[in-house]
This record gives sequence, C-alpha cells and structure tokens, in this order.
Amino acid sequence: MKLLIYEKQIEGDDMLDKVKGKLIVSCQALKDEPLHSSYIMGKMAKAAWQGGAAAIRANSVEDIKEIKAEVPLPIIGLIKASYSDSDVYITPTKREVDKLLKVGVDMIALDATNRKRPKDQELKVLISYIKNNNCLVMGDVSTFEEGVMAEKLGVDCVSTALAGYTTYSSKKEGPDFSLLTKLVKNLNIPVLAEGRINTPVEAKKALDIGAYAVVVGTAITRPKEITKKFVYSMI
Ligand SMILES: CC(=O)N[C@H](C=O)[C@@H](O)[C@H](O)[C@H](O)COP(=O)(O)O
Repeated sequence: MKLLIYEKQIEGDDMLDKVKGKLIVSCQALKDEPLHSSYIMGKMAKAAWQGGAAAIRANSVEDIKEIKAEVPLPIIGLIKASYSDSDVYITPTKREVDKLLKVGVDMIALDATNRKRPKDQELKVLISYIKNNNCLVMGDVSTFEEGVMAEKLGVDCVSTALAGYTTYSSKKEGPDFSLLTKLVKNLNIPVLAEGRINTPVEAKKALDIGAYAVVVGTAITRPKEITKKFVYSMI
C-alpha cells in the first residue's frame, strides 16, 4: 500500500550524494531532557545548518515539522517509541513509519538489530514498505552481523548508532571504530559512523576509516552532557 501525502526536503536519491563525506547533526531531546522542545530543536537544526551540517537526524513528528520550517536540509527522521513486548525503540513498527511518511522525510532511520520487534513485526517487511513508499532507509545496527543482514534486507545505508546499546554489543567509551572498520570493509552500501563521536578529530578519523558520512548528536546538541564532561574533567 502506498501513502500519498508527504513532502521531502529534497527530491530523489540525491540525498545520499548530498551527505557524502559530510557531517549530519542529530537534533534530539527526549521528554526527560532539559531542551525537550520542538522550538529548540528547530533552532538547534538552524545552528547546525549555519555551521555547515549537510543533513539533520531528528525524532518525532513535531520536531521534524519545526526543523523543516527552519532549515532546507535533508531530514533523516525517526520516532522513538517504547512497547512492552520489545526492547526496540527506534522506529519500531509500521505505526511510526506511517507517521514519518506522512510528515515527509528524506530517509527513515529504524532499528535494524536482530531483536524481536513489537507485535512481531518484521524488519524485512518494514524495509520493503518504506521503499515502496519511495523513501530511503537507514538501518541502525549494533553488530557486524546485523549490518550484513540489513544490507541483505535492502536498506540504503547502515549506521553504527546502536553499537553499545544492545545487551550483546560492547559499549566503548568513544565511537566503535572497530565495528565501523569491519562494516566499511565488507558492505557494499554506505556505512555511516554514529554514536559517541565526541570530537572533530574523531569525526575525521571516522571518514578516514571509510565512513560515508558522520552523525553527531550529543557533542553538539546536548549541552547538559557537554557541561558534565567539563565538570568531570575538572575534578
Ligand atoms: C542509542 C540511541 O538511542 N541513539 C539515538 C539515535 O537516534 C540518539 O539519541 C543519538 O543522539 C544519536 O544516535 C547520535 O549519537 P550521539 O548522541 O552519541 O552522538
């Protein structure tokens, strides 16, 4: 089934070309975070755009609408939602996918881990559904095997966003460069570096390893966490 209504920030598959070798800024603040506000996320995205970001990764229909009004950049949309029967929370079901298709995004990011999805929905089915609706898909993975599987299932690119956030993947203090390296060497689709990239030096290192693009969130858009790092470094 195709959904009709959506407007993307840019047309066609240009999206991936536009972000190649560039910085994507994740502008997200959940309900329990001090900056939780679509207005603020819109301004964060504007600051990222003016600073040279090539795309924005954003959570929720409200934030995406606001960000689209503020910046002309491609949007990688996701919806974080919790269900009692699964640990998957990044665009877990068709319900969230439909909302993203309706608001209009250039790419949908979804959990592409091995874990059981809510209501037994299947990753494979969700990916084809998004593709049939003419939208690109980013698969967020936590391990090499998940990256291989996501490619087989037809995602347009994978991101290391979930490395360290599943019970079976180890959480490094910084970015998971070893996972990135393995994925880059073995996949034929773009691999984006994401997760705990805290410095410009790390972002450049990710590109040198072969990341197609780099997604940075916390180090740019979560001032509470940035403040904490300064405070701890001064103890
Ligand atoms: C694990 C998870 O839920 N990651 C989320 C994915 O959308 C975001 O909360 C992260 O901010 C994003 O991946 C960027 O990563 P970092 O904030 O470390 O630069």
